[in-house]
Amino acid sequence: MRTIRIAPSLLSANFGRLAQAAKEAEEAGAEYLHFDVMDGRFVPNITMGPAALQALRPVSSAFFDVHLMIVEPERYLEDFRRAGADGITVHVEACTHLQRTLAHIRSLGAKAGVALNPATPPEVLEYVLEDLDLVLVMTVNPGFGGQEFLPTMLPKIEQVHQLVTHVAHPIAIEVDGGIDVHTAPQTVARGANVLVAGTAIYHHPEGVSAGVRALRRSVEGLR
Ligand SMILES: O=C(CO)[C@@H](O)[C@H](O)COP(=O)(O)O
Repeated sequence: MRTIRIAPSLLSANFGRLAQAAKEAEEAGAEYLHFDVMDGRFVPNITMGPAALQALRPVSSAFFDVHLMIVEPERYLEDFRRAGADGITVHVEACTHLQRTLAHIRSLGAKAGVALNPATPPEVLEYVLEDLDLVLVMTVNPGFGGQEFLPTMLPKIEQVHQLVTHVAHPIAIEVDGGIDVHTAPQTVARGANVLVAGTAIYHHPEGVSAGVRALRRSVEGLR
């Protein structure tokens, strides 16, 4: 039976009470906490840096899943690892030397991830599969929360699943963008096993806990 992990995206939380938002997600059973790091260059938005992780590390034992939407991500790997990152994901479109960057992440003792923008084909992963622990299939164009899920990404999730099943070590498939109780089951059916959700969790009308539970229930039969 596959394990499906939930990764609430703090981007949709109230930045004035991030610690509370992190605790609520963990208490609701979310295994991951997703940090969207944006630099105003790779994407048109600016969010948080290592200081946010450092502040939250003492209040959460969840897996800190850091999604770097920044140019030259290799310059900041140590900083994020030191601040408490358990996994660091870089965009293939932002890396000149992708294999070197992934090896660097692992050398720091963190899990190494690669994110693919919607227009990027999965074939770019072919020669770095041995260096990877996670593939993040963006199901919206990165930059903002609250966007609509792109159904054209469903066949890509399936393609990534086919690529990673032949690798000897486990590689997680994470999906991010417009993930809710309707879209999550479609992605899990194609092989996704880590669900990033901002709006569906932090803007759930009945609260964070209800948001996490609803998402988990939506994929239960599919494990
Ligand atoms: O990386 C990103 C956006 O670039 C995501 O993590 C979003 O923050 C997810 O938000 P929702 O689409 O779930 O509202």
